[in-house]
Amino acid sequence: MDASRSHRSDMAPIKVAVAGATGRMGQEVVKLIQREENLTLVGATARSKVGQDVGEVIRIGRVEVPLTDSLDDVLAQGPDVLVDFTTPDLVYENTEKAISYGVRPVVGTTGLTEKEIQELDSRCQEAGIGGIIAPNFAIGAVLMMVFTAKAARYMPHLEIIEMHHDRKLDAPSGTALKTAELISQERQELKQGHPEEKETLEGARGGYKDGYRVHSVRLPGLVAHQEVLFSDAGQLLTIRHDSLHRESFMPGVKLAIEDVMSRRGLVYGLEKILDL
Ligand SMILES: NC(=O)C1=CN([C@@H]2O[C@H](COP(=O)(O)OP(=O)(O)OC[C@H]3O[C@@H](n4cnc5c(N)ncnc54)[C@H](O)[C@@H]3O)[C@@H](O)[C@H]2O)C=CC1
Ligand SMILES: O=C(O)C1=N[C@H](C(=O)O)C[C@H](O)C1
Repeated sequence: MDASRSHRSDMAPIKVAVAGATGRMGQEVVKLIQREENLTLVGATARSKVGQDVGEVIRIGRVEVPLTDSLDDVLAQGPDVLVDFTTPDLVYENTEKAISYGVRPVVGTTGLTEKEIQELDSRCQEAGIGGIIAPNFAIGAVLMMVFTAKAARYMPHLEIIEMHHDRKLDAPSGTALKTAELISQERQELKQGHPEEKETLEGARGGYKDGYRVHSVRLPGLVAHQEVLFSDAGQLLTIRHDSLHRESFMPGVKLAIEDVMSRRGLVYGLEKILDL
């Protein structure tokens, strides 16, 4: 990463709001902001649940977070950055709204289409602010994707297997789609398997994108895992990453929050702000 882009410790803390603060990821982000001196939490949204009232203060770690489902109320408090870990059906609207308030989006929520990402980039450019959308903030996962794309140049036969907890709403994962996009930049579409192969059980060969297969596994107890299997005559290569805890995403989230402060326009993928 370009060191001149990083947020210096002698500057005022970056004011951060969190959308989805009560979720599995949102809670980790609140704890991150609490422990980092250069970050301060100025607001949080979450969906109220049965037995929980909007306006109620909830406790995440040592932090008391006022619960609101109004993103406008939070954005009106003037955060520098909005970190979004909500749901695929909310994320576009949230991000668009943040930009309209001049608040830099740091988006971890998956499910945005290429067209939506381009639109959000244009909006950030027009507003003169930075933003980042990263389907995976774990540095190890980013390395796994980048190494996969490099390996695909030399071993183009591959299949992607992503494995997640069974509360996940989208399949395939944003990470698998991003991996696929990086692979497409390095190799031509390649039909794999027998040209006349037929699925006798629908879905048995997984999803198909640009010449590779993506298989999604959902099991309780898993967090976030991906394996890319490569083969060539007489040899196999496996590139695998495992997030064992959601803390694994936090160094990347912190880096992104600092990075968007001095960027103009939106980047898609944490690899864009790492010096790889
Ligand atoms: N980029 C990355 O590194 C990672 C991305 N993710 C993605 O982040 C997203 C969130 O994942 P989790 O934290 O596991 O989900 P979760 O279900 O635990 O949390 C979702 C949060 O959104 C809030 N929410 C839901 N509907 C709402 C509404 N209508 N209004 C206001 N708030 C609402 C919930 O109250 C909750 O706080 C998913 O898209 C997931 O794929 C997850 C892990 C890492
Ligand atoms: O839902 C999750 O948990 C995760 N979602 C992201 C994705 O879809 O790739 C990132 C990570 O895999 C965890």
